[in-house]
Amino acid sequence: MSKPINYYSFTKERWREFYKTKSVPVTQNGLKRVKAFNDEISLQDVQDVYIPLVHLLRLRTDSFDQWQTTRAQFLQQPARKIPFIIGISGSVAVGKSTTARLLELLLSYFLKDRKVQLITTDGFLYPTEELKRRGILNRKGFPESYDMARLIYFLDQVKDGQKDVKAPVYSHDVYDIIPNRYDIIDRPDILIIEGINTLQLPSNQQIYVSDYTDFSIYIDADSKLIESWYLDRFKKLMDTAFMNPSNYYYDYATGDRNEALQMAKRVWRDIDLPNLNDNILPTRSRADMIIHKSNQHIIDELLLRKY
Ligand SMILES: Nc1ncnc2c1ncn2[C@@H]1O[C@H](COP(=O)(O)OP(=O)(O)OP(=O)(O)O)[C@@H](O)[C@H]1O
Ligand SMILES: CC(C)(CO)[C@@H](O)C(=O)NCCC(=O)O
Repeated sequence: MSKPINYYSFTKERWREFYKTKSVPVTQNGLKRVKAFNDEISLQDVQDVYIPLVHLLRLRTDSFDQWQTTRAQFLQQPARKIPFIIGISGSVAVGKSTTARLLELLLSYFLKDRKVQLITTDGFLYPTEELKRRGILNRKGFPESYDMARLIYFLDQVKDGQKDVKAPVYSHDVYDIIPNRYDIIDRPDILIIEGINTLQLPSNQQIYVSDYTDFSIYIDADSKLIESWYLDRFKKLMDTAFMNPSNYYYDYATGDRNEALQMAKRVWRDIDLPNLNDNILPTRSRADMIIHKSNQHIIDELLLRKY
């Protein structure tokens, strides 16, 4: 990757020296829960990369909490809990939700006294009907396809410490928002928010998602490799989730396989790749940390923002 300035760059070998543990304290069984569909997370990467990262995050949350207390004292206000928000960004199919679930598991495991919750920005996509009304059905995932004002209002309520904050839910099965279904975020200590737009600066907003995140991670990989992960996932889903008659892709799954694969390639070429190049990759240099992956999702480089 072309090196963004302003970052420390570490090989995995160097990074793992910062926090060494003798064994992986999470069982294979435990990991199964966090794997996205048919995923093969490298246990070695968990040990070498994610466990040190979780310990760095522990230090960050401690100093964040201290600062909240100090500020409340200065302002002569009662101390109150303010959730620490971790944003995870990157291309479609780069592994954001897998990383987010792994971090959720490891943070809950190592920071036992902290309540960790996870949300995806998919729920803040406009429903299909609204995308059609705006003439942007083929722009799903592009900045204009999200109700960013609603997402920011949601984050504001979470930061404000409100109880039972509702987040709308998107279903990949029906390829649309599910009406009247919500995820409930209830005063977590740590909220992980995962989505392609967590680092974006939409031109019509004055406040950005990143104003609410306290640590941001960009998952990076070569776009050719991400395309292969996108297609691999599509092939696996063709044999499983897409076989459900209510699935959006059911007709493809039961029809000509080659035609379905050609369609998936077109979606990547015409929607997800241009979105990566035009709207997602340009936000990479705003992340606090960049995790770079190579073949088989194995991490080969870590960049940590200096200032
Ligand atoms: N660390 C990993 N090790 C092995 N496979 C992985 C890893 N992370 C992701 N994958 C695989 O790559 C594919 C994409 O991952 P995932 O669904 O997490 O991506 P995503 O960025 O959340 O995608 P989307 O934006 O479409 O929701 C999946 O098939 C997943 O199993
Ligand atoms: C929901 C998003 C936008 C992001 O997760 C993505 O998975 C998506 O549906 N993109 C649209 C094109 C496609 O189906 O890949």
